[in-house]
Formats: sequence, structure tokens, C-alpha cells
Amino acid sequence: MIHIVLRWDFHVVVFQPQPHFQSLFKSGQNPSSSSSRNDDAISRLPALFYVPQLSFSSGDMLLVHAKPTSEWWWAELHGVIGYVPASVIRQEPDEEEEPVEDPWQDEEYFGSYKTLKLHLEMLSDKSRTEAYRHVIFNNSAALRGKVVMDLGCGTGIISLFCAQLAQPSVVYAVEACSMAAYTRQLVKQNGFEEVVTVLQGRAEEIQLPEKVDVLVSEWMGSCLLFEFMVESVLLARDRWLKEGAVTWPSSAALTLVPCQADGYYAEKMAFWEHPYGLDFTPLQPLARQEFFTKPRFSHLVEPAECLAAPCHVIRLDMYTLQIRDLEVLGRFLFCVERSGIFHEFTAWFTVHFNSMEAEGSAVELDTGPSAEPTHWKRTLFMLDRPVSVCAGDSISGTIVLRRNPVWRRHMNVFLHWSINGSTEDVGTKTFPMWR
Ligand SMILES: NC(=[NH2+])NCCC[C@H]1O[C@@H](n2cnc3c(N)ncnc32)[C@H](O)[C@@H]1O
Repeated sequence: MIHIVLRWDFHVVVFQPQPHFQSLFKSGQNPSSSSSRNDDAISRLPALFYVPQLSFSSGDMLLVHAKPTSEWWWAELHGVIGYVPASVIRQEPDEEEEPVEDPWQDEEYFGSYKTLKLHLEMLSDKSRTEAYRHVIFNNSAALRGKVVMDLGCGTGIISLFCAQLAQPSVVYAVEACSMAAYTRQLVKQNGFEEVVTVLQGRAEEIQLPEKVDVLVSEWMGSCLLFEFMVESVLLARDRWLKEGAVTWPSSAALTLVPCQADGYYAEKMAFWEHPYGLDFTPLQPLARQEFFTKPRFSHLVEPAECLAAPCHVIRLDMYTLQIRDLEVLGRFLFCVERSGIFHEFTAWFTVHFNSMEAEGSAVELDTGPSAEPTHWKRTLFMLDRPVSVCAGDSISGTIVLRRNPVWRRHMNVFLHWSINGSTEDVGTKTFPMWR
């Protein structure tokens, strides 16, 4: 959609990702631009992790990508993307208006959950599902009489656990897609209509009759953040969670480890060296591009393939995490414990569920190689060229998960590493997930 900027000249000075969002709005020519209006508008600005410097003048043409709130729209001017106050722009009638694709791709995203395929995969994942049942069971006494919200309930398994194992006063099972109609049937089929209320709609938009004591959700995507369903959880937390209430998971950590991946490397790269006694190595650059550019989600690294002790590179506290923090930076320093070939980095996540009782025990869901495999498996980031490393070498560097500024469920993973701190033996690679 094309819009013309009217009235005010806005010069939005925005800092790089900061612990809190700062902006300076210079009042424009319009005398009515009162600072209190600006402050009020700022206070309702969607929590941002990064808003590029964006200045525009009356008459500019903005391309609006999305309208996340009535006051702030996500727009583009001369290739720079950022939030603009909706109050200063006007839609220009445009006969050949192109429908702008929804950056959340909600239709495709929620459409994928309308069928049973993904729900069967998730329910068949015993580690995942038993972990949530364990949490509800461990806290059954504390849940008595409580108000629970199950965000993205899917088939309602977590809500049904709450009704089956505890006595909450009510569970609001929120599900955006049409699966909600079947979830209502499952609640009735299992005799929990008095406790579980299924609400169909996006968590960002539904209205609950009351605030909640517990916000529970299974929001984790590949490499922890992919799909960015976590943003919905943060918005619901800020809107519906009572003071001092509980969010499950309570915290999350992304773990990384350098690994050897002989099998995968042989299958995708070494294969071209002499298939049937012929030299196909000219195809190796194509193979690198085709097989090693994007992360591999379905990887099951074995502990014996880890070249060093895994380390948590990113930690998220679900009580304090802000949407603007979802561009996450992690550093790592690995000490190589066994000589071998450094083919790739493997990533996985762990989430923790704190107990509602002071002395209660926490529950952990670990998707790493030392735990039972889960449907998330692990994420493999293949180097373009393997590196021989020896015990005692160091592999240091950074990982940045940068959210795609346009396709909001996607991100890029930047990895930069150096062997023994050298400035020559370094590597850097960006992995799109997925756009
Ligand atoms: N762990 C994940 N990666 N996905 C598992 C949960 C996905 C379920 O949550 C639903 N869902 C996702 N986001 C939302 C939302 N904002 N509001 C309501 N339901 C949602 C979605 O339709 C699906 O049924």
C-alpha cells in the first residue's frame, strides 16, 4: 500500500539495540504536535528490538508492509524499514494496489496447524509432551483454584492435563486456527467442559474475562526462536499475566557446540570426489550451495561427535524478555577436547519450568544430544570448508540471531569464529532461516 506523508516532518532518531527503546521526536512544523502526544504515542509503540533511523518529510511516499497496531505501522522509505506513526500518513487511493503479503504469513503459518500432521508430530514427541505433563503434575496443588491461559493450545493437550491432574478454576485454551473447533470436542469428550474454555483467535487479539495466574505455552521453534511465536507469548504476558504470576517455560537457553559430521559431509560433499570411479568434483561448489547454505533442522548429533563441551550462548528470562531483545547476540569460547575435523556447529535449546511452590522442583526440557531425541532434533550449521583441529585448540566467536526485518517469523543466524584467536584462521557465515 502506498501512503503519502502529510503534515509533520519527523526525524526519528533511534539507537542501536538498547536495553530500552529511546527515541527523540522533534516536533514537526505542525504546531499541534504536542510533546505529550508524542510521549503518549511512544509509550504505546510496539516494543521494538531495532528501529532503523527513519526520517521522512511531507509528501514522501511510504510503502506500508504491516499495521501491527492502529498507531504504529511498519513501513519502508528508500529501502529503510521501520515503524512510523500512523497519525501522520494517509492512504493514497491506488487503482493498481498490490495486496502486500502479511509479513507474519499468518495464513500459511496457521494453515499448517489446521491439519493433524504437525499436532501428531508434537503429541508423538514424548519428551516434549511428558515434560508439560510433569510440570502440571508437580504443581497440581498450587494450581488449585487458579486461572490458566494455554497460548497456542493446538489440540489442547496442556489444558487437558491441567483439568485432568489439577483443579484450576478455569483454563483459557487459546488457538488461532480452526483446530479450535476440534479442541472443543476433545474437551467435551473428556468431560472437562466445566474447566476448559476454548477460545478461537490470535492471542494478541482475543479478550479474556480476567487476568491469569499462569501463562503456559509450547512456543519453541527450531533453534529456539524460529516462527517467533515467542513474541505472541510476550505480548500475552504483558497483557494478561497478573503481577508475580507464573509463565511456563520460565526460561530458555540456546546451546552451541562445534562438531564433526563425517557422515553428512561424506553424503553431501565427499560423494562427488569419485562416484563410480569418475571425478565429479566440479559439482562440489553446487553441492556446497545447495546443501550447506541453510541450516539442517533434522540433525541428530551424537555426543561422540562433539569436539568440545557444549555451552549456553543465549539465555532468555521469560519474565523480563522484551520483543526488542529478540535480536539476540551470544558469544562462545570452546576448548577442543578431542582432535578431529570441525565440520559444523550444532545448536539446540533447553527450557526450564520453575515450580509455583518455593521449595518445589523445576522441570527441564532438554533437546540436546544427552537427552532423548525430540521432534525439534537439533540444528546443524555446516561450515563451507571443514577445519582440522587438535585437542587444546580454541574455537571462539559470536552467534547472532537476527530477526528478518520483513518476514517476521524468520531470522538469519550469523556465525563468526576464529581458531586459536588467529586473524587468518577465521570463518564467518550467514544462515537464512528460511527467507
Ligand atoms: N512450538 C511451536 N513452534 N508450535 C506449537 C504450538 C503451535 C500452535 O499454536 C497456535 N498458535 C501459534 N501462535 C498463536 C497465536 N498468536 N495465537 C493463537 N494461537 C497461536 C498454532 O495455531 C498451533 O496450533
